[in-house]
Amino acid sequence: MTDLVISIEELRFSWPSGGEVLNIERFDLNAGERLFLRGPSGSGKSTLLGLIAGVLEPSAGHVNVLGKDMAKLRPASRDRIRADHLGVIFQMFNLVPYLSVVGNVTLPLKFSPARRKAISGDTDEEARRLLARLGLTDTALLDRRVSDLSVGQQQRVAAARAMIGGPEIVIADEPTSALDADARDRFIELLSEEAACTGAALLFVSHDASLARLFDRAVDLREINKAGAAA
Ligand SMILES: Nc1ncnc2c1ncn2[C@@H]1O[C@H](COP(=O)(O)OP(=O)(O)OP(=O)(O)O)[C@@H](O)[C@H]1O
Repeated sequence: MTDLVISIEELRFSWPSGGEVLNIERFDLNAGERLFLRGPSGSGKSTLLGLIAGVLEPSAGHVNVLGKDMAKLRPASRDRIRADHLGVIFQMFNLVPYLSVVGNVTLPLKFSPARRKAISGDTDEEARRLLARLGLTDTALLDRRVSDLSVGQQQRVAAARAMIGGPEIVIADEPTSALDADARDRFIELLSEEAACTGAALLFVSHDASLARLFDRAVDLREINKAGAAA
């Protein structure tokens, strides 16, 4: 058994239309670790996350998630790993505008019986509990459509959606850029605390080096990426 939830070896990736974006000899994420991955705009952070999530395929090398080489799996198995074991907070949140706050948070459970089973009680209750832990305490907001919420509130909804059902890996793609510094730090602290509670590893990606102090470990993508196209 390995303690690594993500293990990348000799990874190379080029977009069909351009030069090489990623050339990474090694990158690991340990179980339960809270890791900050820093890189300027255009350096390949979102591309790397796409490879980890199995929505992109490497040009060469291996991306192992929970010991499985994503490129060697059939698409249906990749989808299953993503649904059961990865919670993602997207840069633009990707919330479903016509669903309520609670409806958005419980959505992953519809695609993952394993995550549904991990919740012993009522799923709406669990969504409300998570939202409160992540700082969305105003219960009047919970039955509103997400499109009526502020950016900071939407971010909490996206985080609760990523964490519901306790996936082993939570990935956040620079979700804080729209917030002021205090709100951003507070959000990361809450996210970190919740990850520590569930035992999830947290991979947080941003261009903002000042956030590194909030994590167990920090990696600069430019230091591990040998691709010439890196910014
Ligand atoms: N679908 C695509 N097709 C072709 N090239 C792409 C595509 N998506 C991204 N790229 C290129 O790959 C490189 C890395 O982009 P990526 O979005 O991974 O960077 P990033 O570090 O996440 O940037 P940002 O912080 O601005 O989100 C850039 O040069 C970008 O232009």
